[in-house]
Amino acid sequence: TSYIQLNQRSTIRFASTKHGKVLTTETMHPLVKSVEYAVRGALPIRAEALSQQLKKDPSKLNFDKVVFCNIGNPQQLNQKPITFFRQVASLCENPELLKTENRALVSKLYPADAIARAQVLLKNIGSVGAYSHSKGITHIRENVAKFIERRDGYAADPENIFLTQGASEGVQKVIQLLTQNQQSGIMIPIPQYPLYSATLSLVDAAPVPYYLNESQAWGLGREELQKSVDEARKKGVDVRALVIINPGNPTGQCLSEENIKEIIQFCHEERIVLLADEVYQTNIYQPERRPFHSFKKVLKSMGPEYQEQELFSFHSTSKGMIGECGRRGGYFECVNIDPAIMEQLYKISSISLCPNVHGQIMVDLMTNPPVEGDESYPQYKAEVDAIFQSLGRRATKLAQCFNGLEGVTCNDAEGAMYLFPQITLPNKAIEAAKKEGMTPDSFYAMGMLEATGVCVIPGSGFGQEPGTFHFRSTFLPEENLFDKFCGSLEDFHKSFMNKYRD
Ligand SMILES: Cc1ncc(COP(=O)(O)O)c(CN[C@@H]2CONC2=O)c1O
Repeated sequence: TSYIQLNQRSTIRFASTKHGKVLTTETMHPLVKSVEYAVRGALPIRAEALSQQLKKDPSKLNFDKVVFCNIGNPQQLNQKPITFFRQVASLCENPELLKTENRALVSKLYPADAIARAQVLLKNIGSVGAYSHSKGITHIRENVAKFIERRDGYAADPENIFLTQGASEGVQKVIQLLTQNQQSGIMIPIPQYPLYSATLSLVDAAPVPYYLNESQAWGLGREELQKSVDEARKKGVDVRALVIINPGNPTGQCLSEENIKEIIQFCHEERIVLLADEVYQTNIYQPERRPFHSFKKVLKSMGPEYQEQELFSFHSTSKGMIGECGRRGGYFECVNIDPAIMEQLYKISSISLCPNVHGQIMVDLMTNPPVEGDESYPQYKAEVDAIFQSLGRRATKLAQCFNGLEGVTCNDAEGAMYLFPQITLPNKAIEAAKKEGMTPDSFYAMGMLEATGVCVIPGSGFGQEPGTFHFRSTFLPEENLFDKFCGSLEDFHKSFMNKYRD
């Protein structure tokens, strides 16, 4: 709850009765009570229950495993970690292995460049068990700055970089700072990744929706942004920031350099802070959408009048080809941010002392992996390329599967890890959903889970054009199981549509 304004004078009074719990859903913080986060909502909760049931009594279920397609969690679906990263991490975890007396034995198991990397890291970290600097270990922030400079071709200052517990923590800190009162408005895409709507509700700020255009491959035009900000400001909302997720989640679209320029111009003219969520920057499968254009790079390439534009850029170790979600590694870079705000960011970062050191080590490895000529480079490159190509094949295959279903249309995933198909449901299904007190897409998704064990998230959890229904699925199930996975979805869809045919 540290992200909720605890200084808010609460009108809540703990129940004065002598019996029963003091803390109840009636006496708890109302903003916590009302917040929703669909990626781990009703569907995954039911999926977990089915997963437990499978262990105890599989006979009663129509499937032999639950496939968690609700969350971009590659290693949960058996994606292998990058060998070099785990070699370095394990050496940092157990410095005894680096002692000279163990060198002969350890060198049989670990390549010299992994040993050398662990030594450098530990020289700059001390122990992975110690608190670090609240912004993150300076050496690692320096390496992140070098990564950004190599990627963009423009200088980056390690002092403008905060390492975080995944990108989530960075997003929450920045949105908390941006929110002054209930009129503070933050523009978010619809459909959006619900970290944003959930964080806004926890800080009692105003979400200002702008719609991505499904018929234009989830494109975003300036006119939509202008319409959104004008409508909000007319209602008295103090619109102060714009969230862009690029590549998109749940929609997978990748912005062109031209489009990014247009968005920066919009923010500059409307005096809006830019939050660029770029956690999927290496997950770009469509060649015409590569290379990745960061908002930092495009901003720096624009004229002097734009060089005061305020920008926060977010990155994470949870995505890409590494999928080290559980380590909670991430960072954000602050561009043109008021130095007094930088101090405030440092202050709230110090409240939680520091991001976990293993997550910081993973950020160092993600942003500075083995390079050509390093002993581990051939294996590193082979592992990353294999994962990248497999993700691309699975994205295409699942989109083809969805587009082959009656009443379903699905844009290709240009990037990221998800597909967001639109489903046209028969009225009988919509009626049946209403009887169950469920949204139609939740009713469909729950039917899919109960029939196939596949857990997806209804589109209502991300927001969608009124009157349309979607669901979001990852394309992460293992490639060797993919045909069976797609087949089970096709079978379920056919039976569902036949059952509820008007
Ligand atoms: C766009 C976006 N931003 C930030 C995050 C937060 O990531 P970390 O905190 O792990 O760095 C996610 C995670 N993706 C969620 C988690 O898995 N599926 C999702 O939609 C994300 O998709």
